[in-house]
Amino acid sequence: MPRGAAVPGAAEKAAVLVEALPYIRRFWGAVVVVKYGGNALGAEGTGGEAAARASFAEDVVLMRSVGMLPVVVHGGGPQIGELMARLGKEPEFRDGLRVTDAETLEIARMVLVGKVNRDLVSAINVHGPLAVGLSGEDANLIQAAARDESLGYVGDVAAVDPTILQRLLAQGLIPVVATIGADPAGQAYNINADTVAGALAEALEATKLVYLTDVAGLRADPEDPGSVLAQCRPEDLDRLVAEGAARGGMVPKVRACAHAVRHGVRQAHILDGRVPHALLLEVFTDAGVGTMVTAEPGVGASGEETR
Ligand SMILES: Nc1ncnc2c1ncn2[C@@H]1O[C@H](COP(=O)(O)OP(=O)(O)O)[C@@H](O)[C@H]1O
Ligand SMILES: CC(=O)N[C@@H](CCC(=O)OP(=O)(O)O)C(=O)O
Repeated sequence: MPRGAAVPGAAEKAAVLVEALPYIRRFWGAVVVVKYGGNALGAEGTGGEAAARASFAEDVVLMRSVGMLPVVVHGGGPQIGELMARLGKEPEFRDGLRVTDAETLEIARMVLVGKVNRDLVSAINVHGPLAVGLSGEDANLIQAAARDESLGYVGDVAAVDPTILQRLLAQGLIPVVATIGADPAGQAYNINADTVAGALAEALEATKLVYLTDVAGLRADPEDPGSVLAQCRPEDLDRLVAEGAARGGMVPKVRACAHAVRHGVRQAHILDGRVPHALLLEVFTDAGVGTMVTAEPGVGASGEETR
């Protein structure tokens, strides 16, 4: 379009930018941990993995460009499952966690660190030299401990040393974290990505923790798509887990949101990452999208209106 020509929908476009202004001001310098789930990454309807990654990368780069400090934590459960199937291995889950023998650990590490992490880093770096990929093993970021003997090499987060992330953020970079951790002896562990995102958000004293998954938000009734909760408190999340209304892969997200909000993270969110630019819609619009968890609905930890 030539300069000076009328811009179609100019008033609406200007209104979107004006609506974003208070959020840009409020979140200047704020750490935002974004967990990108493997289901959102490769889901049907996103136009394929590459298109989903490109849209996600634009959102993260825009957030960084307006002064936020995004930290990306990614999953890759379905992608690990695909390689296991190609290698003739049958995945087994207990309480949403993948039973991980030595061979499965090797597969998970290859897929998460060697494939999913690299693909996300490349998608972000189309926009400039911004993203740095690392795993929890780098610079002792995530110290792991075996969760339960019966699960094999499934780890719990024993401790987080956020120094490497703080250094990268201070340099204006976007860390992209794969969720393999190591114990003090150097043994690697496969850790649920939802749990890691929560632990990193707490260690970094993040302002926001955002889960991008494959449902519109947390449902009061898991079978009813119309029951998505717009806002809730940590106590509501405890109840939903106890009643069995949050199940399977939703449980570690819900637990991590409740724990993070109780430990200093101002807002946690569960959104549909298959919706293009869901992240921007949450961060920069008054209505937001998906489910928001705060200590007190409607009010952030410092007393300001949250939306
Ligand atoms: N109460 C609930 N509200 C919404 N989704 C739920 C709920 N309970 C269980 N789920 C399931 O959790 C899934 C998301 O978790 P998961 O498959 O682990 O995704 P991700 O790859 O993003 O971590 C949803 O697709 C849905 O089937
Ligand atoms: C122990 C355990 O279950 N680890 C997960 C790690 C990846 C992950 O969490 O990926 P999503 O976020 O895509 O589910 C797994 O092996 O699938």
